[in-house]
Amino acid sequence: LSIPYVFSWTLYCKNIELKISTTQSGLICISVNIEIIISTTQSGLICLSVNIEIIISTTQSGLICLSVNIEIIISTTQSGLICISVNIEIIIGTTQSSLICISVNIEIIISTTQSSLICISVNIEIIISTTQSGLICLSVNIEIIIGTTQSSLICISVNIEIIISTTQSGLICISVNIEIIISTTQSSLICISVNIEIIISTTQSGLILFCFFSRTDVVAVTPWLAPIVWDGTFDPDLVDTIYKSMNITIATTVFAVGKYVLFLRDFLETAEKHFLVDFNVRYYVFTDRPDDVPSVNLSQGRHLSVIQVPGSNRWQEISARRMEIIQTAIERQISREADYIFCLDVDSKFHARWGAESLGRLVAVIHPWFYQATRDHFTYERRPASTAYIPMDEGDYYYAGAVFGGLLEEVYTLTKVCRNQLEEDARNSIEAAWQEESHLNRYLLYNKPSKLLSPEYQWDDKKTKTKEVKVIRFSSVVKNYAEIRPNV
Ligand SMILES: CC(=O)N[C@H]1[C@@H](OP(=O)(O)OP(=O)(O)OC[C@H]2O[C@@H](n3ccc(=O)[nH]c3=O)[C@H](O)[C@@H]2O)O[C@H](CO)[C@H](O)[C@@H]1O
Ligand SMILES: [Mn+2]
Repeated sequence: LSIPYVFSWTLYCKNIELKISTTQSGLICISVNIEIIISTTQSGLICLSVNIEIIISTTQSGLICLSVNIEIIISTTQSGLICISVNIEIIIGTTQSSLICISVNIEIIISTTQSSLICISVNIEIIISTTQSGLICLSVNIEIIIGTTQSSLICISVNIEIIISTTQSGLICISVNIEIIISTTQSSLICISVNIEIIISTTQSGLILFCFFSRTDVVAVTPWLAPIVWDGTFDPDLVDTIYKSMNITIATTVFAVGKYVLFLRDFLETAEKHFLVDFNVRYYVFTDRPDDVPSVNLSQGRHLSVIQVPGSNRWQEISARRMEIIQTAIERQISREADYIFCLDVDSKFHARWGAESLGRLVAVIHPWFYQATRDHFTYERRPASTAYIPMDEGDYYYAGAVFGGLLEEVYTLTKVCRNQLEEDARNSIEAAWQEESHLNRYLLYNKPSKLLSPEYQWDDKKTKTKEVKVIRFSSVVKNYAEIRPNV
């Protein structure tokens, strides 16, 4: 059968689309697409989306591709989040040079997030494919997650992953990953975590590597070769031993202005359990309410100084002025008392080890809400009038303002530059989108950090734990902004 001319017929009726077309090289494509979307946005969001898509097509060189995709999404977001998502996807296809690809993907997600989080996720994925240059890839992935988080956290996660693949240049990679996590955290902690991972791989130079407990699911180095600290990429005991032999002291600044003094007890008590345990740590608490600083038992080698600072009726100013105050405190006091420094948000708690792996010349943390986002979604300051300005086509990561640190002299320069830029902006009556966090991001773009901490080191209790975050070390607590801040 030869089709003498290009033919295209489309029935388009509101949300139903039926398309039959032939293209110049005799390709046939039948596409049925039914889509129903009901949505109201802002404040009371409702979103109902039904999407059925069937595509049958032959492409150049006789390829056949059958794709069935059924997707049902029901969701209301913000405050009372409900999200039901059923996704069935079947793809059978042969592609160029006789590639075979069978992919079955069944995904069921039921979740309500924030306050009382419930999350049921069943994910079965079977992929069999041969790709160009004869690669074979077999991947079986079964994932079951049942979890409620915050206050009474329960999390059951079963993850079985089998990957067999050969890659270009004849590499073989066998990866078996079985992961069982049962955990309730906070107050009555129970945590059972079984992680068996076997990786056998041969690399280009013919080496065979047997790796146990290694990471293949995250990138652990920046393009400028700074490590990104993820659990499983370092030996905690070894790294602590190395730094302990240096007999260093780590300064830790924390601001508790106005009602934020309420966060101090949890912050300090959990820090004593998890933060640089067995190291010399000096806390510097900056507050306008020195009488409200709680007395917390400190371990040996640990000290706390209270430094009085003025209050303010704008949280933006309290947050931003930290740069100036830290700079001054380093000059006056801290430079004589410590080698390294961390500057942390007080509205947070430690949940697990934060050790010497975090130390480096200049250290920043990847913001938990942006580590999966692309650069165009980063909330950098975008107005050229601000000294925190970052053009759309620049930027490496979006760093959180809640954690930065490093050698004292490095952080001194950072705070000084950011302070000067904040003051220059103030003189020009412009305030960067995220105050000192915007200036920090601008500074770190042109002064690359020597070490990045993964979002394990700055999680957010409002955010459901993701698969690659094996351990939450430090996390922002959920707070009622209207109650706790001097202005909204
Ligand atoms: C996770 C993260 O990266 N958070 C950043 C974000 O929102 P956040 O919502 O985390 O800001 P926030 O309310 O925690 O304020 C930052 C910090 O300033 C101090 N504080 C603030 C208000 C107050 O009344 N009293 C007081 O002491 C306190 O130490 C607090 O932790 O944006 C802020 C700047 O806009 C900072 O960059 C925060 O680090
Ligand atoms: Mn905070």
